[in-house]
Amino acid sequence: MPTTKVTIVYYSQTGTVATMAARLAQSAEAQGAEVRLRSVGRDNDEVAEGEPARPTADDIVWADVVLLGSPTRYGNIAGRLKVFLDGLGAQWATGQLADKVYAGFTSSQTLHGGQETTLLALYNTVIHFGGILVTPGYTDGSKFVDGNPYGVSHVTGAANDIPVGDVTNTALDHLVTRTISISRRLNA
Ligand SMILES: Cc1cc2nc3c(=O)[nH]c(=O)nc-3n(C[C@H](O)[C@H](O)[C@H](O)COP(=O)(O)O)c2cc1C
Repeated sequence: MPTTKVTIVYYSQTGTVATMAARLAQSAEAQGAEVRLRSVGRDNDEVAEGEPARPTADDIVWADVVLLGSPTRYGNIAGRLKVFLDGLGAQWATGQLADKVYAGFTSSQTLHGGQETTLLALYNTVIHFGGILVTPGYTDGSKFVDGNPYGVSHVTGAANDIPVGDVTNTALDHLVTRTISISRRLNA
């Protein structure tokens, strides 16, 4: 069976979504996938030391599985991730973004501050791509613990300082397992 190719693209300002993205990458590699981890950057175009490279259109075209992450921004995705997605018009128009597995992950300060709406907003774009949206649903007992069937999410709290812990990591690992498994079945 060919190696599953996983691209993870995220925006993160204070590091939470970056931590989640790194866990996804580690988990996917542990499952034998080839991984491209990409950051759209914070507020400037300089890649900081230790930060993953900026994404290109080829990173999405190349992938079997695309995992997209953004903190909640007023219940929506961050502008810089949207700008990257908006730059994929040529690949969209030629069908190169279709027929891949997509899923999303997010972080917010408050529990009801827009995690579901952020993921649904993200998925509007996936639908236009003709992507195959693979949400976690409640397909594993752990989903009744983290409680988000739309994707994976983490709450950082009023001081924005609650670290990503076991519950979120388990949910991230499950998302990787599920998306890779579905992709392998699609490509069998
Ligand atoms: C402009 C802006 C808008 C935000 N909007 C929301 C929001 O609607 N709901 C919420 O709970 N948190 C909101 N937050 C907080 C972030 O989503 C939260 O701190 C997130 O965990 C940060 O992720 P990061 O560490 O990856 O940057 C907002 C933060 C900023 C700067």
